[in-house]
Amino acid sequence: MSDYKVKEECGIFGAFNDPAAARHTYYGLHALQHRGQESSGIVSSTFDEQMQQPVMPSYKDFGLVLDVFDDPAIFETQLLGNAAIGHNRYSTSGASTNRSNIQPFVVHHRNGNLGLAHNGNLSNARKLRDRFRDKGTLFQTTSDSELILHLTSQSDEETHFEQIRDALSQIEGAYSLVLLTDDHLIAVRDANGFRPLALGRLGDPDQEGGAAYFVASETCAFDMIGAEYIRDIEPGEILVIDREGCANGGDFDSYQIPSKHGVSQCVFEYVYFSRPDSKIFGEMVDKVRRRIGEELAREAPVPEVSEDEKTPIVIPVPDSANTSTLGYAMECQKMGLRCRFELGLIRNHYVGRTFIAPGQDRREMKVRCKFNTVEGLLRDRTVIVMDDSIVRGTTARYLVNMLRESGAKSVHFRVSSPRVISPCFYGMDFPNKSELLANQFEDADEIGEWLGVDSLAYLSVDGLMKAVHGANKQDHGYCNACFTANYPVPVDMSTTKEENEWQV
Ligand SMILES: O=P(O)(O)OC[C@H]1O[C@H](OP(=O)(O)OP(=O)(O)O)[C@H](O)[C@@H]1O
Ligand SMILES: NC(=O)CC[C@H](N)C(=O)O
Ligand code: SF4
Ligand SMILES: [Mg+2]
Repeated sequence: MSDYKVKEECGIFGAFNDPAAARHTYYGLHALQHRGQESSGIVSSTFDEQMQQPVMPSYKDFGLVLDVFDDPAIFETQLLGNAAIGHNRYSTSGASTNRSNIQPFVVHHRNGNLGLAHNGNLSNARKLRDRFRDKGTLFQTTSDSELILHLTSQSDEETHFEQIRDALSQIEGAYSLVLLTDDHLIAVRDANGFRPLALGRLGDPDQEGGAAYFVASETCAFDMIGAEYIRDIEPGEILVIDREGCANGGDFDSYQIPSKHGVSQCVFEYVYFSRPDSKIFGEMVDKVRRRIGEELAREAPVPEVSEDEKTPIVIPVPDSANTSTLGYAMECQKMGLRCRFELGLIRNHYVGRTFIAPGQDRREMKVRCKFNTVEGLLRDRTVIVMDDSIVRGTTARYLVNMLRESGAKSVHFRVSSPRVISPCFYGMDFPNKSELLANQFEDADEIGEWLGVDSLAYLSVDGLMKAVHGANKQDHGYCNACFTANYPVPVDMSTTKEENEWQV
């Protein structure tokens, strides 16, 4: 059994009409670090006086944002200009170890320079790639995102913008994009709106030349640089940010990609991926996540214990379950049930991704390095431990064992999402169907037995959707295919992340 689990996706950021474009992009990427930790990069747009032409310098590497951009000179001598885009990657198409897949991509073609950063996954990538390969196209990467560049450069349309639009009309699946041309920052969300993308502003829109404008996967990136959130890029919207629009108080051209399958925003963003301090799909993640916890409390409350027993404690698996567990515990209390929210598991924030534990079982050691128990709290208690999701069960199984070793009287597991039964093909990196814990057992009782818990309860699909719609009043649809196997856009289940890697 490998230690492969669900990973986040990608974080994208764009800055325009901003003298500190690359530096702000760096800060924005830092705030979006949770969305991608394999590699990071920034491309800026500037005019090269010596060459007398616009250029797009880029800087990217494997690793975390703080490590990739560890030299301030990068911003003073290389990433110059008033516009920039950035990307944190978690791979879904093309190997994570293949350097050529690190985004943003930048190319030069007949209409100038073009930079691209993509969050999502194209569901017709294989078909498009086969078509290009048969025409003799030379691929520079093994990623799906590169196809958008080929579609643009080979388009029969005349203007750069029309070529991009033509390319967008041919791709399917999930894509939130920031595209940088020599004169524009273009923000795009696919018509289903799978991935979030928001527009922000810094400075006075009435000042000469207008304010600086930003685009980010999550609004926590705006907070980091003191920018204000204006609105979401709408599902299917192509927003063209240019100097004229900046000077006119943010009056930008906006176009619509025709919708074939309706709107299906990723519900897992609310369950796990996005930060609680972000607003996505028009609502604060904190609010939605609390509501999800409350719904679970109504479906599967804390067990009642006898009067003479110590108060049961409700503890989150930190940090991603903190918010939903708060909602759960408070709702249980409201229902008159005796329980208290506690921090019974403490997380070490300095666990490196490549932790080496010689002579120990690697997976167990990884969980032990990440979490420890607060023994005094747990001894002789009824413990309700809550996580946002169970994917392979690795985390849950080891944590249950640790809680028992710390003297918990009984351990009850609560999961603030339904059973994960099917992989994601829209920009999240999931294990195979057969590797998902829920597919290895008949029902929750059997899973509970394997985990070694006294009781186990997942939130129902209906409960999840009720909580999300209750907290976010906007009338948008959601994707929940990883819990239901109902895919809103047809997918090819046989595709694999590394199918295009070169054999050497
Ligand atoms: O059943 P599993 O395969 O163990 O996967 C489920 C776990 O994975 C995620 O956490 P993860 O450790 O990836 O990251 P986090 O620290 O951001 O919660 C999720 O929050 C669960 O805790
Ligand atoms: N997780 C993502 O959004 C990944 C983007 C793109 N499909 C890649 O693999 O690079
Ligand atoms: S399959 Fe799951 S993770 Fe993927 S877009 Fe749908 S809800 Fe989100
Ligand atoms: Mg977790």
